[in-house]
Parts: sequence; C-alpha cells; structure tokens
Amino acid sequence: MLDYVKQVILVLSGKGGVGKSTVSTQLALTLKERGYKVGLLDIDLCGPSVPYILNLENQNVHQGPDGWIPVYLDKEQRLGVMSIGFLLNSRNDAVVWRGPKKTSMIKQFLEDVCWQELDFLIIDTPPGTSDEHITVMENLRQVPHCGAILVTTPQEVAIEDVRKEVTFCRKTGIRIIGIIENMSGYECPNCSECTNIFSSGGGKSLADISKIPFMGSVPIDPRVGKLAGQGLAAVKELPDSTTSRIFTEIVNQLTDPTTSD
Ligand SMILES: Nc1ncnc2c1ncn2[C@@H]1O[C@H](COP(=O)(O)OP(=O)(O)OP(=O)(O)O)[C@@H](O)[C@H]1O
Ligand code: SF4
Repeated sequence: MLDYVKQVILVLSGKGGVGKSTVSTQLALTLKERGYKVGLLDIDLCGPSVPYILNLENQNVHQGPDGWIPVYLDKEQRLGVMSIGFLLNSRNDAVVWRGPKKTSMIKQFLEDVCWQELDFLIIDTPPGTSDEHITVMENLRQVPHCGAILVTTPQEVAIEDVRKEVTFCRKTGIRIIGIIENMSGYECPNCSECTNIFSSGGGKSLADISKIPFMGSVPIDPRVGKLAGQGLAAVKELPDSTTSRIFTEIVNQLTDPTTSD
C-alpha cells in the first residue's frame, strides 16, 4: 500500500484548534514551493478544513478507472488534495457516521486515491485518538518511511494531551518524527516583536523529556491566519516572517537524508 509514496507524514494533535490543519497545509505548501510532489489527505471526517484553507471548497473529486482523482491546487499538479469535504454539500454539513462507516471511508482514502508518484503524503487527522487514528495506524504500520508529527500549543493542558499522543504512537509502533509548537507567542506584523501570551517552551521540554526531536516554534501571526482561505504559502507570501523561516527549517529537517529512517 502507498508504495508510490516516498514519505508518509501523519499530523496529529491531542486537542482541537491547536493549528494542526494550518501546520499540515503550510507544510504541504512549503514542500510544493521547494519543488516536491505532494499529496495532502484530510481525514478529519467531522471537521474537514483543508478545502477551505486551500481555497478549494467548491471543487469536486471524480472517480477515475483506478479510483478517486485528487483535486490539484496548481496546474503543474505538484500539490494534490483529497478530503471528505469534497464529498459534502457544504462545510457545515456534519458527518454523523458510526465507527464501521468511518473505518471503511478511511480505508478507501488510503487505498483508492490515484496520487501518482509522490515525494510526500501528508495526512491531516482529527484531534485526539479516535477510531480514525486506529484505522490509519493499523493500515500504515507496514508502510516504510511513515512517521508522525505532533502539533501542540504551549499551554500545559495541550502538552498533557500531546503526551497521550506520544504514548499512542509508541503503542501502535508509528515513528515520531518530531513535535511542532504552534501559537508560540504573538508576532507583531508591524515590528516583528514576539510576545509570549501563554507560557512558552512546553513543546520543547516535552520533546526533551520524551527524547523526540523538537522541530520548531511557530508564532501566532495574524497574517498567517489570513493566508487560510487563500491557499497561499507563508514561505512565498511572507518570506521575511518567522513563520516562513520555521517552515523552511522544518522542511529542511524532513528532506535531510541524515535525519530520516
Ligand atoms: N500560527 C498561527 N497564527 C495565526 N493564526 C493561526 C495560527 N495557527 C492557526 N491559526 C488559526 O487558528 C484557527 C485554528 O487553526 P486550525 O484550523 O489549523 O486548527 P486545527 O487544530 O486543525 O483545528 P481542528 O481541531 O478544528 O481540526 C484557524 O482560524 C487558523 O487560521
Ligand atoms: S509590538 Fe511593536 S509595532 Fe506591535 S504594537 Fe507593539 S510596539 Fe507597536
């Protein structure tokens, strides 16, 4: 399964609203800007926000002879996207499915999308550890070059939840690539001064304690919030921002052969 994908990255968070979809999309956009072929699979069945963030909300996926054809962000087809959101009439439609139906939809997402050859497949998951995660983990355990990035915010309560994610990954045998701390201070768009609104450094200390690589701290930047809905990469639109620098560093870590399995 997924043998045409060089690297699969699951993006996980213990809590909702920590910016997991923002991190997944900026990661995908940064990799695309660097010339990689990328797939972004949104399996947040209850709150699929990737089509909105990438400004692809009114697009439809089509069934080809070999499965679903993803929606492409660019005409060069460097970033393909698949989301349950493409199958709903509106973003506000709730998917109220029981476990078995969710499980079979996720299996279809993993098996029946014609991605073509990909350098990276990024999988945006729902928050927490639910049926969806168990299905994904069971299906991906055998896939070489599969790992998870954990996203958290600096507050203690979010860190506690990410600790549970670490245990979950270790129990299910998924390699943890690293932790990203999002909303780590507020970067003023005028003078670039960064103010710690919450406590800071929680993600880094959890990474140190758990012996997991710490990949970077992304500040709250209102300009990044505004990129959501437009499908624009911070590395291209805000090249001088801290966010751009951090995503560049994160992608360097992912593409450096000495840091991968
Ligand atoms: N670094 C940031 N700077 C500014 N705004 C941000 C940042 N990260 C996320 N946001 C904003 O916070 C909100 C929540 O982000 P996002 O949807 O990515 O979170 P999530 O963890 O995926 O949520 P969910 O639990 O619903 O899946 C969005 O409005 C997003 O634009
Ligand atoms: S951080 Fe700098 S630019 Fe932003 S409000 Fe304060 S002084 Fe003004």
